[in-house]
Amino acid sequence: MASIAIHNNTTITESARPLTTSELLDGAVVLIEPTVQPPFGAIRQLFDHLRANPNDASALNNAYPKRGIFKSAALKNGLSDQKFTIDLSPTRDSLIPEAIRASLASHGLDDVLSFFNDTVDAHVSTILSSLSKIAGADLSLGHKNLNMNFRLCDYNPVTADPTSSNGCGEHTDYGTFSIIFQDGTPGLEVEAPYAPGTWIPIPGDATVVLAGWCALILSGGRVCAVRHRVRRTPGVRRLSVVLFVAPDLDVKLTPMTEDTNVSFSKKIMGGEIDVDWFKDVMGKRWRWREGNLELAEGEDESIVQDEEIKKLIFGC
Ligand SMILES: O=C(O)CCC(=O)C(=O)O
Ligand SMILES: [Fe+2]
Repeated sequence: MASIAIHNNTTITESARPLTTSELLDGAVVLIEPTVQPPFGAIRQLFDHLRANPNDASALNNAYPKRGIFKSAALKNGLSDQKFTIDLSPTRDSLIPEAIRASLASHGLDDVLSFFNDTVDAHVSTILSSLSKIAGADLSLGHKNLNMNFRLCDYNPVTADPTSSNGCGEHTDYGTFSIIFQDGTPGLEVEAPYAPGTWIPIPGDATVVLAGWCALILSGGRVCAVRHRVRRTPGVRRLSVVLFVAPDLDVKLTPMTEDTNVSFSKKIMGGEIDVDWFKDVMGKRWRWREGNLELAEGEDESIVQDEEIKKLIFGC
């Protein structure tokens, strides 16, 4: 695996020449060579099967009625992210009744679940220890229960708005880090940390590690949380897989280091926010962007997720 260098102590000085892509992305994105390739054939088959067999999709969603597993809001909502997702986790996986698991096994589910298990074994602790070096603190201490989510994404051309280029709106993941695997189709873009508003396309065959808000906080700002989005090319299907790793739910979101690189809000410095609460707050905006949640009356749709979170974390 390439060495990880997610840090934000680079200062890009003004220069006459335009910055190169690697300078713009310095410290934001790490490419890895995955030991196991995602089973994209099985993933495509699973999405196609669930779309063609609504009874199987309902049975799967009933295993986790709180939020569902197969999300297809984009079929009806042209303003939300134009994608379908299958959201799994060790907890959700354990809730799927044996009969449903058996009926979906040969439609791709088995291959998908074994890919996730292999990926966790191969990469999670290595990435955590690389991030710990940058953070100057042992992040594994807050990651004992492996709080993980596995997501399959289908940026399918057939949605409520087939012309939309919005595959996944700009956002920063909430957790410690995410590994994004892609099927070769471009679309993923990362915002240059030192040039806000500059979006850099990531090659479609790259596997990338991006850090999230929890890593930024726990590392006292030494690890940079990376904003990203997915642009859709109308008519082109894109599949991706994301493994999200977050701290344990009872971890207090406060810097683990004595000194910090950035100044945090009183709530963060006072250890008033735990991962469980933070995930809940972030998840709400997230599900709204993805079309899976209606906002209650009075909740302002215009506030973008990251702005709200920045206020909470940095206090301004
Ligand atoms: O599909 C991708 O490449 C990225 C998806 C993503 O960023 C997410 O689901 O949080
Ligand atoms: Fe993301």
